[in-house]
Amino acid sequence: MLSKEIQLEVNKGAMLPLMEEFYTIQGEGFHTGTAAYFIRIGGCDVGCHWCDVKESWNAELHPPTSVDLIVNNAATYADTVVITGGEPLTWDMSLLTQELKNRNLKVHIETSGAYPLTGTWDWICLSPKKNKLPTQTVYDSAHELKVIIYNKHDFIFAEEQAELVNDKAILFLQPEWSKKEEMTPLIVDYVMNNPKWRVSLQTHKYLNIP
Ligand SMILES: C[S@@+](CC[C@H](N)C(=O)[O-])C[C@H]1O[C@@H](n2cnc3c(N)ncnc32)[C@H](O)[C@@H]1O
Ligand SMILES: Nc1nc2[nH]cc(C(=O)O)c2c(=O)[nH]1
Ligand code: SF4
Ligand SMILES: [Mg+2]
Repeated sequence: MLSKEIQLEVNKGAMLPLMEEFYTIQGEGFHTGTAAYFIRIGGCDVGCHWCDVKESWNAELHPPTSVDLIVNNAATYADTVVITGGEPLTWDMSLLTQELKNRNLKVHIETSGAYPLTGTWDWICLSPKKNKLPTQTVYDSAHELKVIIYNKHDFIFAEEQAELVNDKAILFLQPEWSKKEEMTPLIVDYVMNNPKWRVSLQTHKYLNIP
């Protein structure tokens, strides 16, 4: 249990349950291959059975950390910061993104969109999940839509989500990691037949980097 004082700071978004921070190469989606400082915020109740960071789900396991401290660390690395989790939109992202923008950093988010959008973002990657569908604010603001393909039905889900996202969003299909041998060839065929889509791979896993 958090003290009342800390709980109030978390509610304001002045403290966030920080799981890890690391400087790496964006492995997925539109910005693949570019250097970025990743900030992983704990807490997610979406429950994807194939989630590759289940350790992030329980926010209580990750210490409430002041936004000032998070921002000071980030500012010493690249000019782009990626906020991920867990589900970052569980929390109020306004203060964190404001302070990162004050340091002239580009601020990106990886989100399922399950909660309404907070914060100011240079790039929003929406990866929708069937268990808890995105909120309208995130469909309207996303710059890319990245649908994870675990089975054949996910191509139908991807098309449904493409109808709901704003029409400027760039569309990606990404194989679920444990199914990649089976699904990647299907994605390749699908993209050749439906060229509004692009392929996204978790390239950091092939590169053996975080
Ligand atoms: C761990 S999530 C955290 C951010 C947010 N909760 C979300 O789902 O977008 C980061 C990205 O990894 C993707 N991802 C998670 N597990 C994966 C897996 N096993 N294979 C492929 N992509 C995965 C998610 O869909 C999301 O795009
Ligand atoms: N290198 C690298 N790229 C990523 N793109 C999205 C990630 C995430 O977990 O949100 C991720 C990650 O964990 N590592
Ligand atoms: S929404 Fe993101 S963090 Fe949450 S379970 Fe799904 S992939 Fe994992
Ligand atoms: Mg990841």
